[in-house]
Amino acid sequence: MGRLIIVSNRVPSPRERTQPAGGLTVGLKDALRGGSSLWFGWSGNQAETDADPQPSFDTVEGVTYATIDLTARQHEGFYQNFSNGILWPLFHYRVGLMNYSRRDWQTYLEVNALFARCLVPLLRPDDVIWVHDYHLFPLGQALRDLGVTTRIGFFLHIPVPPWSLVRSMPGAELLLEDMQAYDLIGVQTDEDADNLNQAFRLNGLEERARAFPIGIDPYEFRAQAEASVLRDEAGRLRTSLRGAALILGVDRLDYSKGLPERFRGYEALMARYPEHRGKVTFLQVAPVSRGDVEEYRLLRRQLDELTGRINGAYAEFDWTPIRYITRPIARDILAGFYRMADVALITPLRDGMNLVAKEYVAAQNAAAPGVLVLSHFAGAAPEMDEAVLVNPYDADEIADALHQALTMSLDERRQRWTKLDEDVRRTTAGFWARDFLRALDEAPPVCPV
Ligand SMILES: O=P(O)(O)OC[C@H]1O[C@H](O[C@H]2O[C@H](CO)[C@@H](O)[C@H](O)[C@H]2O)[C@H](O)[C@@H](O)[C@@H]1O
Ligand SMILES: O=c1ccn([C@@H]2O[C@H](COP(=O)(O)OP(=O)(O)O)[C@@H](O)[C@H]2O)c(=O)[nH]1
Repeated sequence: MGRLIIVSNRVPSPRERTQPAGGLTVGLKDALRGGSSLWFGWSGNQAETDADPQPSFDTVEGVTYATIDLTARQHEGFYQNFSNGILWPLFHYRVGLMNYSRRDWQTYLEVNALFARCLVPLLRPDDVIWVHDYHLFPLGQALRDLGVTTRIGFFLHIPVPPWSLVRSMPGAELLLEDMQAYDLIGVQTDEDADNLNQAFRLNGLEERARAFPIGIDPYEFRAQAEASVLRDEAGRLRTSLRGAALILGVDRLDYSKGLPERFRGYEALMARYPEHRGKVTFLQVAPVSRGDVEEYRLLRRQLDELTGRINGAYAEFDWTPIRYITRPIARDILAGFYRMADVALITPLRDGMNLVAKEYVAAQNAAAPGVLVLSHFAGAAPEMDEAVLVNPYDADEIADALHQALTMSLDERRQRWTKLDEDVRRTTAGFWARDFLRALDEAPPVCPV
């Protein structure tokens, strides 16, 4: 049995406790536990010259992490501009935010070719390669161009809109053609698979997409949550609440997460259900993400302003309606906060999956679980219909859902949570990885031996 080679732009630093927040590394790390594998990607560091970088290696618990540096120019064109300024908004249905430039497209292709050149010398003939996410659409083809004939799978962590929208990006059909180098393409939901297969069909290409919804390691997360509620941080949060119910939001500070709309929903709760004033606290953890991209800086300013406005309007001298934190909190501490929260408020406008929704369920106390309020447009929603599902664009609907959650009987909370928890425990990260890799093994190979 060959090794599993994971390739993604973002690679977690294997030894640090507080990672840059993000579900891709969390899901994959949970999935990789116990196997022997190589994880290849960007180091997060800057290279000084354009010469091909030498990978750095670190092996922890059977996983070897091999990372390369990128120059400031490569990082800007490939990651900031093309991946996060063009592909990210487009695939989150926000074509108006797409900021296309041919130069960035060239840098994107250049860095994909660089990844391929640096990876090939590390490969063995029986390895299975699994490429992740939109930063690396053309990598499979770049590897094939260098003679790689082994199986290569691809998983897209973000949503896929209909072709009529994707095609607004110049060169979209070239990306689709490159994706034919993959033996199998995984996406998060059936809707994503339908949209991608439709795009292939309309371009005369083979349909290769199937849904494999990503999960977490719920057993480990529950154990962390149980341990974490006994820690100092959870104690401090509990004391500071002084008996108020806790509504919790946890998201990277990203316009796809629907944060301004969520804040307005909470504002509508304050306005329309005054009985909750002084009796609830909304804690939003929103670590700054992709801060070099203009759209993200604008969002941060907007949220600063909204928080100020809502707190200004409703705060009392001894109570603050919203607590808003833009620093990351370590995941094992967050686990305890999830367990303490009466309501998780997760309202993305579009999201590939949203692992926070699954983590919240896994962290609950079975005797008195909290309520998950979840957007219809999270990839997690089709699997989680026992959540209170909302349209994130409607502030009044969010307010009604929050009121429903805050006043829900213990019986109903238990009923809803039991079903949600069964699903989270069934569709784990390990299950997701095994399921995808089995399907990859069975898929008709692009390069038959
Ligand atoms: O690497 P960054 O630019 O800092 O961004 C963090 C990650 O964000 C995205 O995560 C996605 O994957 C999650 C797991 O499948 C999914 O739950 C979530 O809905 C997605 O948005 C991005 O796709 C990753 O590549 C980034 O590393
Ligand atoms: O301060 C934070 C905020 C988030 N997260 C973690 O980052 C991941 C976010 O994943 P999700 O799929 O919800 O969204 P993404 O950021 O990948 O779009 C989850 O595991 C969170 O627990 C974290 O560890 N610290």
